[in-house]
Amino acid sequence: MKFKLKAQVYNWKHFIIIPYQCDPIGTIALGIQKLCTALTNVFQVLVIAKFIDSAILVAQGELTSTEVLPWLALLMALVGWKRVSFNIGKYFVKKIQIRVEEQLSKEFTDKRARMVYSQVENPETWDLVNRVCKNIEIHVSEMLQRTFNFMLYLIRITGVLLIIFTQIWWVGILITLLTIPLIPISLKGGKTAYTATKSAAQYDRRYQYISEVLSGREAADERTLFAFTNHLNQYWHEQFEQSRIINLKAEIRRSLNMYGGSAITNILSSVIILALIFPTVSGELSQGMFIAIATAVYDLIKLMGEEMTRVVSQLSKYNEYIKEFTILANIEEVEGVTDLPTTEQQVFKTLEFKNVSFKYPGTDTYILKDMNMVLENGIHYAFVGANGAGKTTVTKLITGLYTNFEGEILINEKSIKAYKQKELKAMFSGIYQDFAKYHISAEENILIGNINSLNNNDSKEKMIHITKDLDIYEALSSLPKGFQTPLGKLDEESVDLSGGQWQRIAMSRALMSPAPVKILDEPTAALDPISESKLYEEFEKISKGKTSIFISHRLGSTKIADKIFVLEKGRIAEEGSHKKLIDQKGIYYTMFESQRSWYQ
Ligand SMILES: Nc1ncnc2c1ncn2[C@@H]1O[C@H](COP(=O)(O)OP(=O)(O)OP(=O)(O)O)[C@@H](O)[C@H]1O
Repeated sequence: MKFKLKAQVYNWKHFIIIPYQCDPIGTIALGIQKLCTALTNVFQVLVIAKFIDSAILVAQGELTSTEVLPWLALLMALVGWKRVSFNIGKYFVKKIQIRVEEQLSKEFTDKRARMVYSQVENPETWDLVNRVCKNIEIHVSEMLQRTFNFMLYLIRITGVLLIIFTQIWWVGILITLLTIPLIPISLKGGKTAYTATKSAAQYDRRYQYISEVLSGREAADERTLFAFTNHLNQYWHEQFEQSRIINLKAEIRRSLNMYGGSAITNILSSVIILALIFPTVSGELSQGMFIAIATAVYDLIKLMGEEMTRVVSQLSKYNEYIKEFTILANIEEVEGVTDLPTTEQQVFKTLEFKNVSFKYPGTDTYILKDMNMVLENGIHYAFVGANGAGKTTVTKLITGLYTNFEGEILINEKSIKAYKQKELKAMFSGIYQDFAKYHISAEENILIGNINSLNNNDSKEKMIHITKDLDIYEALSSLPKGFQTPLGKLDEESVDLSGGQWQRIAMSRALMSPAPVKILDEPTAALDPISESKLYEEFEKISKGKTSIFISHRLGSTKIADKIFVLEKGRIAEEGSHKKLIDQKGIYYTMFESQRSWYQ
C-alpha cells in the first residue's frame, strides 16, 4: 500500500490512516506496543496492591516470605517490560518517519509541480507549502503517536477508574467529574498554538530570507560592496522578535490555562486521598489497595490534568494542521502539467489574440485590455514597452500558464484552451529573465532543453552546432572535463561561469528544443545594452526562418525583428518594422531616440 495525495477532506481519522498507508506494519506494531503499555499500567495497580498486602501479611507472620516473591517478580517484570517496550516503540516511530518522508515528500513535490500557475506565483501558497511540508515526517508521526497516546490514556484511565469504582465507587465519580472541564481548555490551547504559528509565518518567512541574504553565497559580493550587513541584521532581528513574541504569548496563555486547571485538580486529588483513609481504617479497603489506589489517583490526576490535556491540546493543534493539509491537497491543478512535451513535431501557423483582457487572479487591475494581434510562422517578433507594460504577461498567456483571460487566444485557429499541456510544451520554448543555472554538467545544462532525446547522438551533434553558433563552444571545450565539467559551486571540481556564459548556455538550451516558436524574455537584462543587442543578433541569425519572440525594453536589441509590437496601457499601441515605426514618429520613435545614447 502506498500513500496517494488526493483532493479530498483530511480529518482526525487521517492521523492514523496516513501513517498506516505509508507503513502499515510499523503503524500496527506501534499500536500494539501502545496497547500493551496501557494494559501493563492498569495491571500494575493490581500487582502493587497484591504485593503490599502480601508483604504486610509476611510482616504479620501470616505468610512465609517466599510467598511474596512471585508478586515482586511480577512487578519487576512489568517495570522491565515497560522500559523495553518504550524502546521498541521508538524503533517503530523512526521506521514510520522514514516511510512517511519517502512517500509524502514525493507526493507533495508532484503536487507543487501540478499546481495552477497563479498559485505558483502566490507567496501565501509557499507559506502554506512550507508549514505543511517542512518536517512532514515529524508532523505525521506525532499525529499518530498523540492519537495512540490519547487512546492509551483512555484505556489507562478507564482501567484504573474501574479498579477504583469496584473498591470505592464515589471516588471514581469524583475523579471523573473533576477532570472533565480540563478538556475544552486544552482544545482551545491547541488552537491558540497553531494560530500563533500561522501568524508568525510571515515573520518567519522574512527573517529566513534575510538570513539567506546575510549568509548565502549569492549576495556575498554585494554584502561587502554595500556594507549593508548591520542594517539587515537589525531588520532580521525585528522580524525574529515579532515571530518570537507571538509564539511566546501563545505559549504563556496555553500554559496558564493548563497549569491553572491542573493545580485545582491536584488540590482536589489530595482531598480524595485523605477521604480514602476512612474506608481503609474501617477495613473496607486493604492497606495494599489504599497505597496502590493513592498512587494511581495521583498518577491519574497527573495523567488527566496534564498529560491528557497536553495530548488533547496537541491533537487540536494537529487538527488545524490537517485542515491546512486539506487546503494544500485541494489546490487546483493543471491537467497534464507534468507530462513531457509530445514527441510529435508541432506545426506553427498562426497565433491570434482577439480582444484579450487579463488581470492576475486576486487583483482588480487589467494588465491587458482588449488586446488584438496576429503572429505568423517564420517571422521574428519583438514586444517592447516600458517596465511593467505587460510584455512578460503576454508570454505567460501565449504559453498557456494563465487561462483566466477574457476574449480569445487562438493557435492555428484553435483555442489555446483546447490544447493539451504536452502540445503547448512542444510548441513553445524559451528563456526568461530569471533563467536557471543548473549545477550539473555543461552538457546536461544544454541537453535538457530537449528532454525527449537527452542521450541521443543527434541531440549531441545539435548541441555542438548551437554552442558554436552562440560562441560558447570554445569556452566549454576548454573546461577541465570539457562539456562534462560540472558547472556551479556544488563540487570541488565544479567550475563557475561568467554571467554572459551562463546566458549563452540558457539560450543554447532553448534552441535545443524542437519547439517551433522560441521566446526570449530579457534573459540578457544583466548585460550592457550593446552586448545584449549582439546576443539577440546571434540568436536571430541561428533561428532564421523560425518564429521567435524577443522581449526587451531596450530597443537596440529588438530593432532587428521583422515586426515590433509596442505595448502601452494594456494594448498594442503601435506595430510594424523598425523603419516603419521610426517613420511614424510616435511612441516607438520617442523611446528609440531617448535610448540612442546607450548604443554610441
Ligand atoms: N503574479 C502577478 N500577480 C499580480 N500582478 C502581477 C504578477 N506578475 C506581474 N504583475 C503585474 O503585471 C504588470 C505587468 O508585468 P509584466 O511582468 O508583464 O511587465 P513587463 O512589461 O514584462 O515588465 P519588465 O520590463 O519590467 O519586465 C506589472 O504591473 C506587474 O506588477
